[in-house]
Amino acid sequence: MVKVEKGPGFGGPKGVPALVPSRSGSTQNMAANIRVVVRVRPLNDKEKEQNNRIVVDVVDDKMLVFDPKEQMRPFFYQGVQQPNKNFLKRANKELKFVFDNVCGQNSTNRDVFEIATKDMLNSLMEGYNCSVFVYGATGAGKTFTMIGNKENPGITYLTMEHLFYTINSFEKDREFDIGVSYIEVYNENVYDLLKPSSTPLQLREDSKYGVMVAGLTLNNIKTARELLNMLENGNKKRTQHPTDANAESSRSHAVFQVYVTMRYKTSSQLRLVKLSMIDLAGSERASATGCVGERFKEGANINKSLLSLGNCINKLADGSSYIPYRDSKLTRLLKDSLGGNCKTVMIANVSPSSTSYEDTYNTLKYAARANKIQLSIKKNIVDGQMRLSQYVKIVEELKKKVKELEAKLTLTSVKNVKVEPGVDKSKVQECRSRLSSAVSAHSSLQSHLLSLMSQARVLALRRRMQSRAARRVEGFAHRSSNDTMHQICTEDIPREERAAENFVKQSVSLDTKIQNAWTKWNESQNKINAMFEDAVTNYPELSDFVKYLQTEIKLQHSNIKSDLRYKLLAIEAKENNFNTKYMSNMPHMIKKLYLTLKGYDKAPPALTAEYLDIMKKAKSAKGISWSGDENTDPHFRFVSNLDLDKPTTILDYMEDKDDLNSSVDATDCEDSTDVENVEPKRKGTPIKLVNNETILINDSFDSLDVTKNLNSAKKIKREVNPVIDLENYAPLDANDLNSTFVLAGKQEAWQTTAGKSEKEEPPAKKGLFDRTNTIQRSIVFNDNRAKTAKPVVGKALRVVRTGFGSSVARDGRPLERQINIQDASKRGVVKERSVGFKAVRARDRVNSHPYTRPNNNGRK
Ligand SMILES: Nc1ncnc2c1ncn2[C@@H]1O[C@H](COP(=O)(O)OP(=O)(O)OP(=O)(O)O)[C@@H](O)[C@H]1O
Repeated sequence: MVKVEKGPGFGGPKGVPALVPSRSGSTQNMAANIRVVVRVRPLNDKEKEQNNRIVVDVVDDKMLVFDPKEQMRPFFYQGVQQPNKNFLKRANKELKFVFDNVCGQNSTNRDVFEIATKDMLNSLMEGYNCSVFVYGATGAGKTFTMIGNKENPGITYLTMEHLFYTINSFEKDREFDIGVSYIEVYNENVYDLLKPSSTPLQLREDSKYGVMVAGLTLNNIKTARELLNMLENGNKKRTQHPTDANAESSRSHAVFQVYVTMRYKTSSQLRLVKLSMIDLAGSERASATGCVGERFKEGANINKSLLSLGNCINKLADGSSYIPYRDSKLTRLLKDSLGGNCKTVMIANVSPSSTSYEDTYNTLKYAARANKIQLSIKKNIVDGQMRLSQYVKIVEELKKKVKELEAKLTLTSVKNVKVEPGVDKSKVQECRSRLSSAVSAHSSLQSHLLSLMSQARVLALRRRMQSRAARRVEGFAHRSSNDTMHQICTEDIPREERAAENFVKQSVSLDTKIQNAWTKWNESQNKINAMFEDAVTNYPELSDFVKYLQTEIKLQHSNIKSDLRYKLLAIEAKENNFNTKYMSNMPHMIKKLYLTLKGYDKAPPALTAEYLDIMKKAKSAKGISWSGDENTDPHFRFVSNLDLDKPTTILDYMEDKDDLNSSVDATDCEDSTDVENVEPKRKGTPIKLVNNETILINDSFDSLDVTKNLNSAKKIKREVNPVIDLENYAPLDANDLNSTFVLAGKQEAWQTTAGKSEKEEPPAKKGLFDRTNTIQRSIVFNDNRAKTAKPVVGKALRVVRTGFGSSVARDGRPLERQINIQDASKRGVVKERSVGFKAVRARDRVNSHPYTRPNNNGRK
């Protein structure tokens, strides 16, 4: 804070110690104020000639005395020294001013730069806006301080030179872009000094960047030299006229601004900072400058703007809530620097000569007021393209790091194990290091296993999304004469089948890897558990360390689990976004269709009921669950859980009734009576058996009891014998009538082997085919003989209902639609029997359906 106080003088210039300008920055407690530096210029030739009194006494680098007491020549009367009293002389003010820095008459521009602006550049690099303005009476040395001359460059040049130097040192991790502008405010108009024009520019206020000058040219510069030339050219265009007080008096306020854009190479963080350097026109008394006419008008305008500046400074210093920035162009321009988000330095220039007594006094008072202004400043850091997901990622990573550090802390606390007296310390240490290396090996096994499991789960979720997408199209499918519709209805079928098969292939291959990794992990886990037990039994002092290692293993598990959840959530979120968009249009469309039908009186009561039902469901669907109940989405809970007890259960997860068995109404609109042509489930639906074998659904199936079927499958698998023994298979019950057995395994495809002896060759099969490495075959039963019929060979088996459509004919009788009938009366021999005509009719109808898949399962 500046203190203005009266006190005893210092006995004139002679008693003042030589001034050494301070190279330190501001004092710490003033950091938030406007920093004020006072510079006292040397006497000019005219002042020297006039032998004027010096009214500014610089005490040290922080204090000056204005109008100090003069040393009187001793006065003797009758040989006795009389008290110094000059009754004619005005009493000296003897005002002590303390500022952040005071630069005496011998200080150079470089000294001022070191004191006032050098440190500022550090703040600029940290993201703060900065500004410097020079204030003072005309001829006090403002332009000299700011611009200087070729021999003695001013602080603008020196600051820019240092800015380029600073930028060079930061260029390893940041990219910089520098633009400069140079304007003047003359007679309350703003002009561009770098691109002169007679039309004044307008000031605009931007909430982000503060006060801006509309239409201003920003010039890119690369070196301080370029700047010097630019300033020189700009200054030539600046309005200057000689006055009595200054032969080259600047009659305008000049504002030089540097816009620095810093982009961090490692992150997308962006910093936009502005450095403003303002050379104010001199405050003046008309009598001192001797101005009349145009010069007088200029002076009046200068004074008007400086008066507004003074008002703003006073209000800011008093902590007033309303600051009259809009009173003049100058205060509008300086709004940021005075009261905004900016680090500001004010350099007050004064002349030491008594001819400028009033001006100097006013300037010092001004400066003292400005020093009282408290600023609140913040860094200008802009979020450059940083997305929410990036933040989430960063937070997750940080959380992970914190956990790891916590674990490390635990480790350091258990590092120095206290050993009981009598226990061999080296043995304890040996056991400890054995445990450490075993756990580290186990961790890498666990990490490998968990990463494979994660891959399988991500794959499963993606597949789930894929099949959902396919079913969205299925929902629209119908027989249509419109080519585009027909194409959309049919083109996706082989694609979806291929996707399903690819998924199974990838899952099976991943499952094999998981199984292998799990076996190794399990062995290692057992070994480690045993080691832990031994260690705790033999060396109880290691129990803390064992606990720590156990926690570390769990921590690794939970870290990988959290990574997986993050990935899965991202996939789900994408799908949800799509669904929201997709679903939002649906009600309008349904309404339009319903109302159209109703308009033509073609909406049957059943349709109205269905429409009502959909409306009710839409009304009650809240979509948000507040309970946090994990049961709300068991699928997601399953897929995001890396349960080491069930490492390979992805295909079971895909065996999801909601997803795969939901009824699909592909009722043909053009023939709505053809209700039998209900689209069955996809081929290639994977079924994972408990023994880790996989079968694909060979054909469509409906809703037979899955558990029972799998049980039969297991039973048959268990009893499968390399030497085919049909009698050993469990008999099929009545539910298996009209059903297809699907057998799958990695055996070579058998061909019909008619004419060969049954001992040499496996039994002949028809309907046998090889597809994506998995042999599938169908053996179909259609009459009571099925009860005794047995599948011949296979690694896995599942009972599924055969074929397309309903098993009930229009007349209500069961359809016989089988082609191959296995006769198990003879061991290992399969006979074929033709099927009834109804079956053929049914199949023909299905084949002509636009939604029918190609019949590639080998049946005729
Ligand atoms: N520190 C200094 N050392 C040497 N000469 C100086 C110093 N300060 C100012 N001068 C000289 O004093 C004269 C007036 O200075 P300057 O033009 O900078 O004043 P000003 O405050 O900008 O005036 P105005 O407001 O009228 O433009 C110039 O000739 C300048 O060279």
